[in-house]
Amino acid sequence: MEFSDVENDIAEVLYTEQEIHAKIAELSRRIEVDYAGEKVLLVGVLRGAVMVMADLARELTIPIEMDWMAVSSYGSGTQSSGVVRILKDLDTDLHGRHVLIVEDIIDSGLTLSWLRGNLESRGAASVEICALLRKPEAAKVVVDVKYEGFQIPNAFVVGYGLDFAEQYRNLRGIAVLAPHVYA
Ligand SMILES: O=P(O)(O)OC[C@H]1O[C@H](OP(=O)(O)OP(=O)(O)O)[C@H](O)[C@@H]1O
Ligand code: HPA
Ligand SMILES: [Mg+2]
Repeated sequence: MEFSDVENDIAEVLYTEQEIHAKIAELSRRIEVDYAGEKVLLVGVLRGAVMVMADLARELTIPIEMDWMAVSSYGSGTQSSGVVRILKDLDTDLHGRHVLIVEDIIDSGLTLSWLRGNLESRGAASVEICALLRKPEAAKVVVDVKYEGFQIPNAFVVGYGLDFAEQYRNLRGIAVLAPHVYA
């Protein structure tokens, strides 16, 4: 795919790389205060959260561990199927651990509400959520997010880890996908 094709596929840039990094720095300062004296386990949700995880982990100045889960509820479409599947489980025992789930986006909320319940049932000392984006108008279930980056309109977005049919994850900013791409 040529770069010019990517530009045509984008309706509007919502956040630039600089704006994203400033927000991640802001969230990191809060996380450092809240987890002072603890070793937090960051649980990244593959694949969308890869960029947020990489930047958040490097921005934090407290000791952290990282682990990853792969779950999927979207397949190749733009609507959540509502059925969450574990594609890859954690390697870490969660007993007594302070877990911070790191996500790119909360859309319907179905993925995270399921995931939080799943991780809590493994005996974690605490489970909190850090999500860069949230679409309040798209919520099908309420998810309590302690560290939230930006609230965005109910439009399909790509970039900074977010894909449409596995494309656009490597865009540095976050953009609204032009409807002609998926219509
Ligand atoms: O709030 P929800 O409606 O559940 O949607 C949010 C989830 O959907 C996307 O992941 P997806 O399942 O598409 O997999 P991916 O991370 O590999 O892109 C996104 O990365 C979140 O994990
Ligand atoms: O708006 C979105 N873009 C990409 N992936 C997503 N997964 C849930 N919502 C979205
Ligand atoms: Mg995801």
